[in-house]
Amino acid sequence: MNYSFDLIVLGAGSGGLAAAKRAASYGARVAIVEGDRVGGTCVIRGCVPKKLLVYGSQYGEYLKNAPSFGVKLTASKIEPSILLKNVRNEVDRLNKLHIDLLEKSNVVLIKGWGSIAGPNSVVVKSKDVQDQAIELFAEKILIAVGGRPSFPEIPGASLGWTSDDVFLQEGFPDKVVVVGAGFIACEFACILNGLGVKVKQLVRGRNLLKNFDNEVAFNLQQSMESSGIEFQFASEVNSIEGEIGDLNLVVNHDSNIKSGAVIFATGRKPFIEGLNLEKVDIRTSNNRINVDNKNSTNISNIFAIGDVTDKVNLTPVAIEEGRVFADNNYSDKNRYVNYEFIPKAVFSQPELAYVGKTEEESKRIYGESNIKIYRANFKPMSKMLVKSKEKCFLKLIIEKNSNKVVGCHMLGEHASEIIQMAAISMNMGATKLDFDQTMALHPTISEEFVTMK
Ligand SMILES: Cc1cc2nc3c(=O)[nH]c(=O)nc-3n(C[C@H](O)[C@H](O)[C@H](O)COP(=O)(O)OP(=O)(O)OC[C@H]3O[C@@H](n4cnc5c(N)ncnc54)[C@H](O)[C@@H]3O)c2cc1C
Ligand SMILES: NC(=O)c1ccc[n+]([C@@H]2O[C@H](COP(=O)([O-])OP(=O)(O)OC[C@H]3O[C@@H](n4cnc5c(N)ncnc54)[C@H](O)[C@@H]3O)[C@@H](O)[C@H]2O)c1
Repeated sequence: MNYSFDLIVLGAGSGGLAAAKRAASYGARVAIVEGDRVGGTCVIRGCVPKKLLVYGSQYGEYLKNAPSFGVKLTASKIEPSILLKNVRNEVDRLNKLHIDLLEKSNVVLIKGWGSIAGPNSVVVKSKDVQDQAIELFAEKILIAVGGRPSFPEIPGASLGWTSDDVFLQEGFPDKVVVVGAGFIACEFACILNGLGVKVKQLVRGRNLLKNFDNEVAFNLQQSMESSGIEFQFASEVNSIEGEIGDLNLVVNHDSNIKSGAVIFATGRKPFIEGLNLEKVDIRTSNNRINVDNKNSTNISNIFAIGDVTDKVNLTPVAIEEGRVFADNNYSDKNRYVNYEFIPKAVFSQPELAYVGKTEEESKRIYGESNIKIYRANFKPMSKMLVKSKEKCFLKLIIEKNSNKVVGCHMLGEHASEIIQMAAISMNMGATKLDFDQTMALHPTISEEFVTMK
């Protein structure tokens, strides 16, 4: 094998795969190094299996409500083990698909953990040849190694699961504590609740989803509570003892919670351990690799993209950073990533999604007297025939001088699909008048966005 390439990519996740295939499409000779499974966080233990679990966990609610719609059920039973197995089978299929796509794109896959050996070289502990290290050489190196879950250093922390572990289970205990208030905590609390697990969410602060619009996040909290999730705010776990199925959590040094399992959804950290960045003095801060607006590190031929740079840790952002890197370095294009109007969704039940600014940010940036806020709060039609306190909440934030929509928020079914469309219009500079002059589509939830007075 020839170990010389134009580009070595470290990490075959969302960003690395996109960059490698795009660079190879321009004729670059590309190697991609992966220590785990091709596909990375999103495909193997993130977005994809998570969303499949979300779909699966919604059936309990459908079954519960079915009689109100005239569906007579004689018996039904939720079997998480079957759902988990089917999800893992789908992940296996996608993993193989991504390996095939690399081959079709003429990208050489090297299996093993890579580390920097010099400005133009990477050493890989090969998985194919045991304990044998191979050295690869390239003009450019792209670091796309993603992140890993991080959890508090407390006695018994290893008894806790992270989101990675959830996908590997055969089933779940009757009671689970979810620690955290971010994306993963809210999504996994809803998934488990939907699968019939009694969920308690332990939150260190006083709100869910710190960087989201507070009012929208509070509406989500109320909907989650009404679906059976219990919240305990201002609470920190100090230690865990026992064994899975029978854990005892000491909380706030003065109380105990019994739980079958605990999931730490307490954030993620860039995964730079073992990369040997010191070898060429690649600059980092707070564990993240520092990059400029073209994703170059302080070493001019070494670049970094995706979660390892800890900018906006989302799959579409990592993919776009990868493609922009490849366009800039292997074609005559000169592009930048557009970080404005990145839509975000929490796949909770109901979904929460938004694009643009929160009310808190808008007040800070424009001043309270320079913004106008429109709201709609109602019970969705899909819940009219059933007993449910689930809410729909829509919110538009307008900057008065320009009349531009600067924030569009939604809590409710299909929020993520709707906000994706709102992101297009806001990226084009839509004003409140543009929204008002758009004909409504009835009866929908999103028609409220064009009829808000
Ligand atoms: C539970 C969960 C749910 C998520 N849901 C969503 C969602 O719904 N929507 C969304 O947009 N984002 C979601 N994300 C975030 C998204 O998965 C990440 O932002 C995205 O995967 C980052 O891509 P990346 O290329 O930077 O890194 P990754 O996808 O993490 O890929 C990095 C790869 O590098 C490999 N690697 C690491 N070190 C080395 C090394 N030294 N040598 C070789 N290989 C190495 C890793 O094994 C991994 O395969 C979710 C994340 C999690 C954890
Ligand atoms: N739907 C999506 O797009 C999606 C889904 C999952 C993850 N992600 C990405 O992955 C990233 C990581 O997700 P996440 O939910 O782990 O992180 P997060 O940063 O969204 O939330 C971490 C939470 O843990 C809390 N926390 C931190 N340390 C704690 C401690 N010691 N004790 C108690 N609570 C503690 C924080 O206050 C916060 O509420 C997200 O920021 C997001 O970029 C995206």
